[in-house]
Amino acid sequence: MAPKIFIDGEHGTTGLQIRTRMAGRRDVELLSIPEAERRNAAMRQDMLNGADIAILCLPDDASKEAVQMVSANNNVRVIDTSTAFRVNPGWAYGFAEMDKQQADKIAAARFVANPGCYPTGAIGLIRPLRAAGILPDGYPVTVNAVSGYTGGGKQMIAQMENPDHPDTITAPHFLYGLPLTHKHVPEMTVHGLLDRAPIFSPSVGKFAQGMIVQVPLHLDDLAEGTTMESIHAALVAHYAGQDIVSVVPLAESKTLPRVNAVELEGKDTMKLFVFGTAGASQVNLVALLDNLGKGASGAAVQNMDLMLAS
Ligand SMILES: NC(=O)C1=CN([C@@H]2O[C@H](COP(=O)(O)OP(=O)(O)OC[C@H]3O[C@@H](n4cnc5c(N)ncnc54)[C@H](OP(=O)(O)O)[C@@H]3O)[C@@H](O)[C@H]2O)C=CC1
Ligand SMILES: CC(=O)N[C@@H](CCC(=O)OP(=O)(O)O)C(=O)O
Repeated sequence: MAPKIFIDGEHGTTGLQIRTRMAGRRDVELLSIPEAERRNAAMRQDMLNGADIAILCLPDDASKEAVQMVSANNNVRVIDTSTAFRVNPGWAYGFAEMDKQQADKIAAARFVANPGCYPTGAIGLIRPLRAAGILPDGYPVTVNAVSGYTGGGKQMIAQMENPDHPDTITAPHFLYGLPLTHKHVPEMTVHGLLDRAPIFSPSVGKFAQGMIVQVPLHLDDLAEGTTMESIHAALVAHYAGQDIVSVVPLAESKTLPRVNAVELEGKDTMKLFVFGTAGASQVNLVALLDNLGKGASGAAVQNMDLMLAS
């Protein structure tokens, strides 16, 4: 019998994209709630408890409530796409490429916390350098990023696309998270293996899907002898042997006049770049992804497949 999958929040932005990715699959059976009943707690409870894997695509509070609904039922495994459990030690963090053991941890877990979109880029750049001893304790890391507006879910999509929305947003590009307390900072710190919280400055552009995450670094403040080439080599070594996160060759990055935020729209991969000038004292590390691909729905389906294979 095919394993049963229930996407709680299937009519929202992340849930819909997971459904699209699962369309046509015969190896799983999708349990579904009509859109009009999406907040019907009794129906959700039934569906959640009838699933082999429940994928939660809900706001944090609703995710916590859903986990409560299945907590006594060991037959149900959970992938949560919200921020609620990402630094909870009882949950496996769903970034399979972040180190060599992570895919196995996800495969064996009952509870998997899907990473945030910005943290996927930031951790993807930072963690290998911490693990290799290149980025020292105390380094003042900054993370600057731009996301497509679907990152803000149904509400922001309406604000960006509907000029008659009462809180319509007309800016083509805006900064937010200005108090520097964004909910992704704890996750970047813990899974980035940082001893000091990064300064995180997110922004949104007038495009639906896509994301650039930047981590600029001063080479003089890294481990002695670190160069642009040695940082690149550490990233290449870290991501060897898999095909989702790729490190763009230095020879190719050198020729690029710009990075296009929407280049990976609709894809579930992530590209990492090391920019700078050979022999100079600064580098800019850049991650390029789709906020709804490797940043959310694509990663959730990847994690589901790892769990189903175990
Ligand atoms: N969008 C993105 O790029 C990313 C999103 N995420 C996370 O994924 C989760 C879902 O986000 P997203 O898809 O963007 O959000 P959306 O607002 O687009 O969708 C959320 C869905 O959940 C439903 N919902 C809300 N509250 C409840 C409830 N109490 N019971 C049942 N259903 C409920 C909503 O219904 P209704 O229409 O009635 O509000 C809606 O269908 C969030 O935790 C978000 O932080 C993570 C990574 C990236
Ligand atoms: C553009 C935008 O608003 N983005 C969202 C993050 C999207 C995401 O990654 O969701 P999680 O918080 O569940 O990780 C934000 O900054 O809150």
